[in-house]
Amino acid sequence: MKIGIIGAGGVGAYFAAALSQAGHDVHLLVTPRHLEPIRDNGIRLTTGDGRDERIPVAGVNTDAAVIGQCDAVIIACKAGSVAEVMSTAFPLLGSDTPVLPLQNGVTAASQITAAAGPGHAIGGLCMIISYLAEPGHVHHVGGQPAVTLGELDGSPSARTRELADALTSAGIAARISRDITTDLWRKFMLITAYGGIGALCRRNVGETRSHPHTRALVEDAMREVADVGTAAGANLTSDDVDITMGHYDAFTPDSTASMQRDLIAGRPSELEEQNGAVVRIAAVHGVAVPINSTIYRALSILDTTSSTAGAGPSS
Ligand SMILES: NC(=O)C1=CN([C@@H]2O[C@H](COP(=O)(O)OP(=O)(O)OC[C@H]3O[C@@H](n4cnc5c(N)ncnc54)[C@H](OP(=O)(O)O)[C@@H]3O)[C@@H](O)[C@H]2O)C=CC1
Ligand SMILES: CC(C)(CO)C(=O)C(=O)O
Repeated sequence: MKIGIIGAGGVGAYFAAALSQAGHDVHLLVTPRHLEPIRDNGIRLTTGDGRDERIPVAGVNTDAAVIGQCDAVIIACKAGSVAEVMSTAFPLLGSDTPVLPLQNGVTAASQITAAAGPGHAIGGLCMIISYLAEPGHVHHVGGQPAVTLGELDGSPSARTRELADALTSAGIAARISRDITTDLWRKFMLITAYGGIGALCRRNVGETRSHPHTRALVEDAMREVADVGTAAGANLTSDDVDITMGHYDAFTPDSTASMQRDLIAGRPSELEEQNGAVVRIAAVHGVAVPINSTIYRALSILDTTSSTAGAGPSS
């Protein structure tokens, strides 16, 4: 498949390397700082289990017009950049090209549709722990990378099947969902709750789940997000909080969420698209989310992406 990947960070560079290694015709659309390293040396992939290899990709460019139409496009920027990225992506799209977002959060597909019109956005999420060591060098920390994807209306389609087969051929566990919107909300419950509380306490999963108060806070925050998701149309049941707490319990104890790591390191984070989005969507549906609102407002001071970061107390 000719696959366009936008963004060569922790996720994009990993997926580009894995899909290229499986023989796919992968073209990266990147910001300028990634161009030379990838064009000259391919992608260097190091893994937690000791692999260290350089994998060439078919193409890397800063101009989508040079890449041209693709059979599928994967969006691998941060959630806050999806709208901007899509405004440059049109040359990658044929009339039926699926666009698969892998962002955390629940807003990427609607932003793709707003930019590209109907018929392109499918729903998607990924499970992976990877980060960019430097442009062109991605580190996959461990675990089996996995993607869940599906048409937004739940219908089976040849294009999601082809994309899932391509991902599978690259060693990525791909699952086609008949209700991707609900799956997105399930992951959203998990990351906003443990990432938000973990960032507030500056503690990893092993610590927040072992302390009765922080464990209860994570569970209550999750329940708020489930209520918002249900109000927004996701098909969540009362079991979903228990199941999601099970995922929280299954993480290795030293795990942290990516938003939490970004906030603590002073990097731009996805706070706006995670707990911030919970607060905004809750307001639309009239759902009370006091814990998420507290997480969002308290962490805003650390968020270098936010216009209110570091604003200090008003007089
Ligand atoms: N990394 C992980 O382990 C996981 C990440 N996710 C989600 O995946 C998404 C991506 O995360 P991650 O890869 O870690 O983030 P990174 O910040 O590592 O990568 C995002 C990349 O997008 C690039 N980018 C931004 N704007 C553009 C543009 N206009 N054109 C081309 N490239 C652009 C950035 O360029 P530049 O380098 O110049 O800023 C950056 O390299 C996030 O939503 C995250 O929550 C989900 C599961 C796990
Ligand atoms: C839950 C996890 C680690 C899964 O990939 C993630 O998405 C994140 O930390 O943001």
